[in-house]
Amino acid sequence: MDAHALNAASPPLRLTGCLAPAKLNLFLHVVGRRADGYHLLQTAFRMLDWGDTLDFELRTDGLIRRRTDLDGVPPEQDLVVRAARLLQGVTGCKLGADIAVHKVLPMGGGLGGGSSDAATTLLALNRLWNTKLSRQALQDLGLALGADVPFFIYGRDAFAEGVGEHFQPLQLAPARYVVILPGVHISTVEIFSSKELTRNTDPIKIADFAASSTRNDLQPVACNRYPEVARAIEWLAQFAPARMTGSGACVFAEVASEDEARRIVAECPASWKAWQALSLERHPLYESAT
Ligand SMILES: C[C@@](CO)(OP(=O)(O)O)[C@H](O)COP(=O)(O)OP(=O)(O)OC[C@H]1O[C@@H](n2ccc(N)nc2=O)[C@H](O)[C@@H]1O
Ligand SMILES: Nc1ncnc2c1ncn2[C@@H]1O[C@H](COP(=O)(O)OP(=O)(O)O)[C@@H](O)[C@H]1O
Repeated sequence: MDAHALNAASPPLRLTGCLAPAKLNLFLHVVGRRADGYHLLQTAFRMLDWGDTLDFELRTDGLIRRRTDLDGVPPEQDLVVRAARLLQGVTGCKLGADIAVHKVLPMGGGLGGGSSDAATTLLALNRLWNTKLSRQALQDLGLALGADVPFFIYGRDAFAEGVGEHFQPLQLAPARYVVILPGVHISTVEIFSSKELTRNTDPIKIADFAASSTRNDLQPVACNRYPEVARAIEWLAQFAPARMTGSGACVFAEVASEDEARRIVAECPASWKAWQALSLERHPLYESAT
């Protein structure tokens, strides 16, 4: 082993089993629209202990290679590959990586899976390549990949504004959730570009969050276009207050115990999928940026 490898402070050669956690939007208000068409939001992001896992292995030839296939997403379009190239580009880093993505989160589910994969890639490679970008610099980079990416780099529950890139920390009690995927996938663009979407909800203050009556402004649009989402909300609402996350299609409810979660998951109609997950206080790669 050379001196470099013996130095405990030097970056590792590989990082395996890195979690790309799911997120829930506990509420989502559309409060306006920017000149470029992007929507101004207020949302509470909650991170879950459930998600995809990624493995990273250092390459010295500068190549970025995706080692796993992802249905319908060629490597050049994969947010993971794009994130790695972006980090290489801005830092001038000459190192590369082999990346394996073990997909668990449904695509187009409103759980932020692709964005979370990208955020985990930026955090993991920042460590593996020793590029030392700050958390804020990584968040800014991530925003170019998708509106949800900065949140995962921020790495803890947040009250978010702007297009979802301005954060204030949210102190939330630990909670358990049931998440249901009705048998549909929803395109974020379709929901945001719909005529019937309301875009003028009055802004709320973070201090009023707990006491305010909140909603997901994207939910009526999704329910109208995809009645299965409405059916899933209605079904889940028998057990606990239920709501859609992000632009759908997943819906969720907070439940009181693991037993209750198990019972709901077991009773879920066969044409849908159901999972349970706990809230996650910090992103496992939080320390990869400062
Ligand atoms: C709605 C949210 C809520 O957290 O989550 P998802 O349901 O997608 O998980 C996000 O704002 C989505 O984030 P993300 O999925 O990364 O979206 P992006 O790739 O950045 O944007 C896809 C498209 O949605 C529209 N878009 C997205 C975000 C935003 N604030 N306003 C928009 O109008 C734009 O047309 C954009 O081209
Ligand atoms: N690594 C990736 N994982 C998932 N989706 C990806 C990935 N790379 C690119 N995408 C694209 O991003 C889209 C949105 O996926 P995702 O972020 O999982 O859903 P959502 O934005 O609804 O939470 C997918 O339909 C897919 O075309």
